[in-house]
Formats: sequence, structure tokens, C-alpha cells
Amino acid sequence: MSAILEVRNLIKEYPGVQAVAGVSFSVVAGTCFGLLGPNGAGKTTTVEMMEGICRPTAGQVLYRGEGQGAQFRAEAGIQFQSTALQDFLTVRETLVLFHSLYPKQADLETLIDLCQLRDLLERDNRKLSGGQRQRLLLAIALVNDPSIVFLDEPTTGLDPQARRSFWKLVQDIKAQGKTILLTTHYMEEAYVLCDEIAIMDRGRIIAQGSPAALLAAHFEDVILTLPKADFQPSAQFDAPLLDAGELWEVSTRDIPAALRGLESAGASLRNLRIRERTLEDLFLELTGRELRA
Ligand SMILES: Nc1ncnc2c1ncn2[C@@H]1O[C@H](COP(=O)(O)OP(=O)(O)OP(=O)(O)O)[C@@H](O)[C@H]1O
Repeated sequence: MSAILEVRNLIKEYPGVQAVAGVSFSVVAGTCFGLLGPNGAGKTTTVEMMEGICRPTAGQVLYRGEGQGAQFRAEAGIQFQSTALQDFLTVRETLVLFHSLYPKQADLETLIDLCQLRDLLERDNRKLSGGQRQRLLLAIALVNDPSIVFLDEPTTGLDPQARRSFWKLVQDIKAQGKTILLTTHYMEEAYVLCDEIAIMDRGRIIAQGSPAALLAAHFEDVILTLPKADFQPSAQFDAPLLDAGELWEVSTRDIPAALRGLESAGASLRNLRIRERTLEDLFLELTGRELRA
């Protein structure tokens, strides 16, 4: 497994803030690597150093074993968190403009279909919905047929349907053999898309691995959920019970025993559900804080 991109002990300091406090990892070619964490964790700063647009205070970024030189610039595609699109240009004009800037070019017609932009080609950039705009920004990131694509929080602010349709696009790009570096604060997004994730908090990586391996390493239980209306716990009920808003959550490694315990404590099991542990739970476990707090 060859690393296409390697980050060694990256540090970025701003006056009074250590945004990135010594981060190291490598990204295997053809995989999707996710940087996760809450607002202010240091994801964007890390990714901007990897993109070569922000100079590290210390540390190194290696692309195919070398610094970020001409080869990196030719082979990288970047979708920034926010990009100003030219007013008064249509989607087609915007794509043609960006496409013309690069010596190596993806086939524009294929790209238009891939990013589902064909019906929008004559539309003014200012008239695009959030999801349509993100698809255009993704197409712009792909105009030079990059080997590695950086996507910085590409689905933030999108509705769930637009988010899922963007996930499908990312999967299609990965199926073409491209490497993807994704930042997100949506744990489900990371779980669906990423082969490997690094969870960041306060400028450091606090856990790294495949989503499934990380969950398996940290949790052996499952969670039973039931509406609070269906269970009034008494002092006799001594299983770990978590308050999750409208629901009670019961952690257990022995489902039949937990069900018997709930039933004998007077709970109605009619609306009981079982869920597996998620990356949100992992973040809470690692930091003691909710991800979106
Ligand atoms: N140019 C800057 N000058 C000073 N501080 C900065 C600068 N850029 C980022 N920071 C600080 O560095 C820390 C990390 O910010 P960063 O944007 O990398 O986090 P993030 O994980 O990408 O968060 P978000 O999800 O909000 O984008 C924050 O405390 C931020 O305020």
C-alpha cells in the first residue's frame, strides 16, 4: 500500500493560537481519507497545509515522496470550503473558463454528466441551489483530471437528500481510482465514504483508523433506545441509562438480559430499537463532549 501523501509532524501557529499541534499521517493512493472533528479542531488548517496554500510553522508534507512542487500542482484538485463564482456567468461558461486554465484536462462532457450538471448548463451561477453549487464546485475541482482531490466540508449546509446525492458523486470519483482527502464534521458522512479517518480535536489527532476498526476497538456494546414515555426508571433499575432527549438509551453487551431487566422494571418494549455504536459515540467517549457542542 503506497502512500500518495504524507504529513509529518505538522504544526501551525497563529498569534495566541496553536491551530495544528503536531499532526502526522499518510494517505494511501486510491482511498478516501477523512479528517473529522468539531468546528475549530484544525481540519481546514491541516488541509490547507496539505494543499500547499498555507505554510506550516513546522513539519513536512510529501506528495509521492517529494515536496509539493509542479507535479503536485498538476495532479491535485481542490474544492474549497467557500469559493466565489463569477457573477453573470452560466454553469457552462464557468466550466469552460476553468477548464481552459489547465494543460491537462478532463473530458468536459463526461464531467458534466458525472456531476449531474447537464440540466443546469445555461443557468446563471447566482441561481444555483446549495447542492447544485457544490456539484459545480466539485466539477471545477476535477477539470484537470486530478489524481488527488481535496474536499473541505463539501456538504456543510446541504439538506440530507443533497448530502446523500453528493456522497454518491464522491463514491463515483473514488471508483475512478482517484485519492480523496475529505474534511467533515458529519460522522455519518465519514462512516459512509472514508476508508480511514483521523479524528482531530484541538489541533491534535485523537484517534485514527478505519471507521469499523475504530468502533470495534472502542465498543463491545450496543445501544437499546426507548421513548421516555414508555419507561419511568425506578431506583431498582441499575443498568447504565443515558438521557438522550426524548429517549432513554441503555448500553448492553447482553441484549436478552437487558430486555428482561427493562421488562421487569415495567418498561413497555413496543417502541424499543437497537442501534449500533456510531462515530458520534466515539467522539463523545474520547473527548467527553458532543461533536456538535
Ligand atoms: N488565519 C488565522 N488566524 C488566526 N487563527 C486562525 C486562523 N485560521 C484558523 N485559526 C484558528 O485555528 C483554529 C483551527 O481552525 P480551523 O479552521 O483549522 O478548524 P476547523 O477544524 O477547520 O474548523 P471548521 O469546521 O470551523 O472549519 C481555530 O481556533 C481558528 O480560530
